[in-house]
Amino acid sequence: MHVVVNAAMSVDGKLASRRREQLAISGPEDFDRVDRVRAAADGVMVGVGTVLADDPHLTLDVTDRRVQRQRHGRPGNPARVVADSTARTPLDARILDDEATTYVLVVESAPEERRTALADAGAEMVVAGDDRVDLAAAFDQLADEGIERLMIEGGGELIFSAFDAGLVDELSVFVGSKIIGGHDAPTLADGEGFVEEYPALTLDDTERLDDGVVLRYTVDG
Ligand SMILES: NC(=O)c1ccc[n+]([C@@H]2O[C@H](COP(=O)([O-])OP(=O)(O)OC[C@H]3O[C@@H](n4cnc5c(N)ncnc54)[C@H](O)[C@@H]3O)[C@@H](O)[C@H]2O)c1
Ligand SMILES: Nc1nc(=O)c(N)c(NC[C@H](O)[C@H](O)[C@H](O)COP(=O)(O)O)[nH]1
Repeated sequence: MHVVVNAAMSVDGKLASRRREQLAISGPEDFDRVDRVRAAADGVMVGVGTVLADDPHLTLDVTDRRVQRQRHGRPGNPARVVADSTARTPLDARILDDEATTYVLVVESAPEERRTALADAGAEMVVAGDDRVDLAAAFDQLADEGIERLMIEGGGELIFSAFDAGLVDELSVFVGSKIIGGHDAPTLADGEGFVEEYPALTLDDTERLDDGVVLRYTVDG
């Protein structure tokens, strides 16, 4: 499985304000680019923190001929994937609508009634891990379902975890020209943080878009 992390951050590395409300950092050009990254993916993934904060659709305008071309004939939307250890995804979440297949990744100990309710709401349940979703094991199961190229949109906890598990192949990040600040605001990589060994990146490309710049990296090793 090829994993691409894509996000938008302020100059000081924040994904949103400390209020964790949905905050448009990307401009129209970058949102178009994000749709192209999504269109090229078989799955688009977020953590449940993002579902709770943003209630994202994680879908594309599949009637758009450009999107259809970028889907290379693959029908409909990419699958949606949520890392959600204890099945906290709200049953009225937009990612549970019928626009695309949605995989909810939970742990063994997730409450059975919540798992059942999500399955009844149309989610495909994937069980991997004990206290936290075992991303490597979950990704193997997703690969068995035909997901060969996975886009991770965030948030900071999930992005750190994917790097920590050595699962990220590419990173593209839009840096918007604003300062958000706040030690409680989510950043591009949250979680425990690296203290001795740090994932090394190779800068492949930079591109001016909207009021900022897109940085594209290959993850080394
Ligand atoms: N600017 C952007 O590009 C962008 C993109 C996505 C989200 N966001 C913002 O990020 C914030 C949400 O980020 P966040 O870090 O709070 O939450 P998140 O979306 O990273 O979800 C984290 C949660 O996912 C669950 N999870 C299950 N298995 C996990 C694993 N192996 N590793 C990590 N998490 C796992 C846990 O419950 C964890 O609390 C929101 O404010 C949202 O608006 C911004
Ligand atoms: N690329 C990007 N730029 C931003 O400025 C921003 N705030 C997000 N945030 C990502 C998060 O997942 C959003 O909630 C979805 O991008 C919502 O978009 P959809 O409803 O899926 O169309 N992503």
